[in-house]
Amino acid sequence: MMMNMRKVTIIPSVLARAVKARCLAGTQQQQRLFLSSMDTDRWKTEDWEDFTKRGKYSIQTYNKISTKGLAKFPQEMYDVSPAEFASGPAQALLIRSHKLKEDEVDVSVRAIARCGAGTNNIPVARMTEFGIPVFNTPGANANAVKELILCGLFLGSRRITDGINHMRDLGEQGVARERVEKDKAMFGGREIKGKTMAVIGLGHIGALTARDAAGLGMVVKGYDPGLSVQSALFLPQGLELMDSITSAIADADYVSLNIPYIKGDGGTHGIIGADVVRHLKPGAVVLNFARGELVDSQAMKDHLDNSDGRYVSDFPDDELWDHKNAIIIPHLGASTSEAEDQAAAMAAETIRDFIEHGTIRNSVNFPTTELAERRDHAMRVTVVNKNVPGMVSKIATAFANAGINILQQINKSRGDIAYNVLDFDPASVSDLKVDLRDLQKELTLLDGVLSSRVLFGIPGAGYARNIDGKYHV
Ligand SMILES: NC(=O)C1=CN([C@@H]2O[C@H](COP(=O)(O)OP(=O)(O)OC[C@H]3O[C@@H](n4cnc5c(N)ncnc54)[C@H](O)[C@@H]3O)[C@@H](O)[C@H]2O)C=CC1
Ligand SMILES: O=C(O)C(=O)COP(=O)(O)O
Repeated sequence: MMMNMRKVTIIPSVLARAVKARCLAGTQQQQRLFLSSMDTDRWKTEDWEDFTKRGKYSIQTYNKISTKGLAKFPQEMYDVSPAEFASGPAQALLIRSHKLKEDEVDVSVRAIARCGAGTNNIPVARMTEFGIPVFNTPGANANAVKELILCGLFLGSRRITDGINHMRDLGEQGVARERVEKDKAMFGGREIKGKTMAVIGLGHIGALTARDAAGLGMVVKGYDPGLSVQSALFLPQGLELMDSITSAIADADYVSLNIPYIKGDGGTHGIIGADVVRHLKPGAVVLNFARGELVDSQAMKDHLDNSDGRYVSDFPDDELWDHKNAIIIPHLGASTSEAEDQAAAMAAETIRDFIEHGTIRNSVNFPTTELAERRDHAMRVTVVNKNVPGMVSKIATAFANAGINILQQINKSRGDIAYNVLDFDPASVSDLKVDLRDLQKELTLLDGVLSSRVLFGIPGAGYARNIDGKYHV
């Protein structure tokens, strides 16, 4: 496909608006504690030899995760196993579409990575309350999804699936050859070139889709109130950015939904409801390779009943699965070996960076944070706290009171959560005979702190949580 990238029509205010904030609301309740075998007994300065030894982290997987991706975890440092076969507590969970329940998140869990884009199968707001970062793999499976969207575009334009089914019937009756030319009149279609495509959500998948739609000779419109600069630069020439879903779809022959599913107030549940659907052109084809819950099934059924429109999706729908104008396939958007490898590899690298260095990137609930490399023998501590005033000074004071000099530190916040990474030189404390367990306890039980972690020595040691004022290690 030939692309011309000269100019994009962008409404400036659209670029300025931030991506919708994640809902962090909700009250903290007692989390079920399944296993609390992590111990900090060895985190004392006199146990230096012990806590500089390397142990193993446990990574547990849900769903089938690409072995190429899992190979990113070196065997000498990580035990990786499916959750159902795991023998002990996990430090990190790797999942795809498994609907993660709160009680599957042991008190030992420090991080959760979704090998994919959508995190609506993870109770993210609760994880934020527990101080657990949730990661995803932006863009890793975008090309795979875009290719399936293009497939949906073609399937929605020509009666291909009906034709295949018809040929099977004819074949079974032994009349395929005889009827094939005569019956083709039943399956006429239309061409894509020159038609209008509305792309709702211009992130990794939407931008790729918009670009290829333009390459197919389509007129492309888009809507995304949180359009990133990165995506904006990728959009095809002449793409017209609209200021609402309804204005984007009004003239569209095809609509591609590429937005996240977010429950609750201000979320996207049923965002394609009757009020939107009534603005669709009668023959409009809706491509939903984002999430089934975005579309109100009854409203879509009305559209399909009353027009020659089509609904093509890789999400199940109890109302639409057998509708003559619906093409519903299994959730296959990201099911290519390339996407599975890339997503798992990105998730593994993200988890390793977090576990081994405290670095946060690609998190959907924590701030992007990276402290410069830890000096030899420096100890690194991370602290997760509620984003309220005075926390940085409280944390610094705890170190100062112990006579410990901080070598470097960073503090970042996002929504209701703040994250600190601090390095200090343990040599500075050995003379003082400071029991670092006491320091960690003091840090962790500071009002507003949710958890703390020591990134040094025996993996798993030095992880502590403040659960409703009680200390859990
Ligand atoms: N069918 C499948 O197998 C797959 C489905 N997906 C779905 O596709 C969604 C999008 O994936 P990516 O493009 O990788 O994510 P992304 O985060 O790169 O892009 C999402 C875009 O949607 C925009 N957006 C959010 N709410 C919106 C709204 N109400 N109206 C218009 N735009 C809105 C955001 O500003 C962002 O630019 C995922 O959240 C997931 O639900 C993703 C991968 C595989
Ligand atoms: O990445 C996403 O959001 C997806 O929907 C892909 O899901 P999967 O990893 O194939 O279960």
